[in-house]
Amino acid sequence: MLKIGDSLFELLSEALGLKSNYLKEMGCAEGVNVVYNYYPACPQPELTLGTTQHADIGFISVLVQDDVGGLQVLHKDHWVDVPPMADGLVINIANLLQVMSNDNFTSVKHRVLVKNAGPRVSIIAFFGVGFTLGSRIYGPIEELLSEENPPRYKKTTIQDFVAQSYRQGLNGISFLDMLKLTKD
Ligand SMILES: O=C(O)CCC(=O)C(=O)O
Ligand SMILES: [Fe+2]
Repeated sequence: MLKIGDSLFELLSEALGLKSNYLKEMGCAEGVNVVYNYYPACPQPELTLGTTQHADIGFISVLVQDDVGGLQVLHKDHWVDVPPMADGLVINIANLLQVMSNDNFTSVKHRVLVKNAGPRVSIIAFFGVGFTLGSRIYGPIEELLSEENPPRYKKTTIQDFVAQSYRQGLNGISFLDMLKLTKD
């Protein structure tokens, strides 16, 4: 998983016009929190959700889902199915990378429906949540800023970012919005 992270952060650095090891040098690929989700089959799936809508907190999330399905992403105000793909990985941009990219990348809102079929299992590697970078300060990357592109967010530590984001819960005003310096 850490090797996949290395490659992804190289590609993401290049996509931002930065040298390929830029995000790795900022510690983005240094650690992962791996979470297993178990969704039992639901007799009345229309009455509930497996996971309510949210964007992930850290840099990126790498997700594997089994063939039951149910993951959806919000695209142009519509929920779009992310169909299970054998051996396929889903890569989600998370909120802190949106901050660092100064909105060049946008974190993806997603949710999980439950089904009659199941159980469903997913495995997610969260890069940037709950490891040793806690006190390091992150904000919009200096190289991406100019007079025409001023910083759109305040700086924060990962510790604060994660703690405040969890405090917010899955709904309500996100900590991302609280860090915003500019109004859209
Ligand atoms: O189970 C899934 O496919 C996604 C769960 C999720 O979004 C999360 O744990 O952050
Ligand atoms: Fe998520």
